[in-house]
Amino acid sequence: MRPSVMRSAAQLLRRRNYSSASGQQARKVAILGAAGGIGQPLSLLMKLNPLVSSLSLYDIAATPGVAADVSHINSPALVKGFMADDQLAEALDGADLVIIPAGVPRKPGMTRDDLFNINAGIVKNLCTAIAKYCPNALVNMISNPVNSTVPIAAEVFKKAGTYDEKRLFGVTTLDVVRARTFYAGKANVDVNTVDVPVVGGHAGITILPLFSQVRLGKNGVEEVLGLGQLTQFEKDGLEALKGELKSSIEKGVAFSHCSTDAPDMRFSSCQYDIFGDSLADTGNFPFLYGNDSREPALRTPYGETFFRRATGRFSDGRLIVDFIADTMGLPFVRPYLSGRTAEDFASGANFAVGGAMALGPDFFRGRGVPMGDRMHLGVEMKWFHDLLDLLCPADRY
Ligand SMILES: NC(=O)C1=CN([C@@H]2O[C@H](COP(=O)(O)OP(=O)(O)OC[C@H]3O[C@@H](n4cnc5c(N)ncnc54)[C@H](O)[C@@H]3O)[C@@H](O)[C@H]2O)C=CC1
Ligand SMILES: O=C([O-])CC(=O)C(=O)O
Repeated sequence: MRPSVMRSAAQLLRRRNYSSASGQQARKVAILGAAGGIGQPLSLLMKLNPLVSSLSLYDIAATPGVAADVSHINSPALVKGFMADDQLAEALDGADLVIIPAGVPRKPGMTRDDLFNINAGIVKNLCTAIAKYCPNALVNMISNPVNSTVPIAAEVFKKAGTYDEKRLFGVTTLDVVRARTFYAGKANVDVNTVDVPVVGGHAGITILPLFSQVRLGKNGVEEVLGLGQLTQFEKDGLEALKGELKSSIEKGVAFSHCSTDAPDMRFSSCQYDIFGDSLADTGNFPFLYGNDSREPALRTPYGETFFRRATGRFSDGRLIVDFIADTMGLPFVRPYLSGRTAEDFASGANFAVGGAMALGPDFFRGRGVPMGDRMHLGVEMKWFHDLLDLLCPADRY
């Protein structure tokens, strides 16, 4: 996977006749999702690429460490790490190439399409920022399902007036790499002498390697189809994939229109607030109780299946409130105790705290039940009123 993604990006830069000699044309590459399983090795390979003079590494978590490590490689590209929404503009500013491996990967048993609900919103937001801050950039989409995320990107760019079909790419090189390797293994020939065209998309039956075309030694889809040399098996495969590919494309197009044109349906510009206990706390707990290593929620395996670090959530991944946000196309709102300014709470706030009770300790003490000081809904409501004062002081009374 990694070399193929890298190769496709390098080819893109070369196709634009960029010079590879150091000290010549300055080229900025931004990687969105740079701290992930794909993002990290991709960042490393980009740092080694002599075509790149400036490398922006953006992620919602862990970018400073990744950027520091990558910057130590002794190659000319200048590396900078960016984290969180408010740094996205700077990360993208003036980028010539944006590569997007941001989002979630599938787990065993999942299809790429199962990632749609989460990754569609992520991709849409990132592409909206691309249209704004680097409208002329080449965009290389890795996030799955590629069959739908590329159409989402296309629609976002069309709406922004920046769409250019020659600048938007879904990364499917991996399918060609695999087809070449499998064919060479089966035919017992040197893999470097084999070229297998792959048509369709990048999921399930939409990936169609045309083994009958191997001897052509070309990857041009139009040329291959135009030659009419497909086997019956391949023709059947081609017919079978069309429906699925069409519906994946339509799903992406529909999502992008729904979430950008009808905010009342997708809630894309509303604020929401969360109250509760450990079932809903997305990170207030560490602010109240410090990074006490005895607290399970503050160390892995808590958080490892999604955020790759403990966030204070009492879960190995996301909580129900995170899933609801995803389904409604909303961002994750920040824990109240992690923010200070009105901008921090542009999407709302989460007041929930692990271990919080509905009733305060006084209620129990008044009834003879011994009770130490505990977090409770009353405190969360006080925080909520403090936030109202911050957001709209004049409107409150
Ligand atoms: N097209 C292809 O050939 C391939 C596509 N993929 C896809 O690439 C994506 C990433 O895979 P992995 O790196 O293995 O996952 P990962 O979970 O290791 O990394 C994803 C990264 O994206 C970050 N992220 C999440 N939301 C973000 C946002 N709004 N802005 C910026 N960064 C954000 C996460 O913090 C994480 O660091 C998946 O959707 C996967 O299916 C993976 C391999 C091949
Ligand atoms: O399989 C996945 O989920 C990631 C991917 O797209 C691939 O490896 O082709």
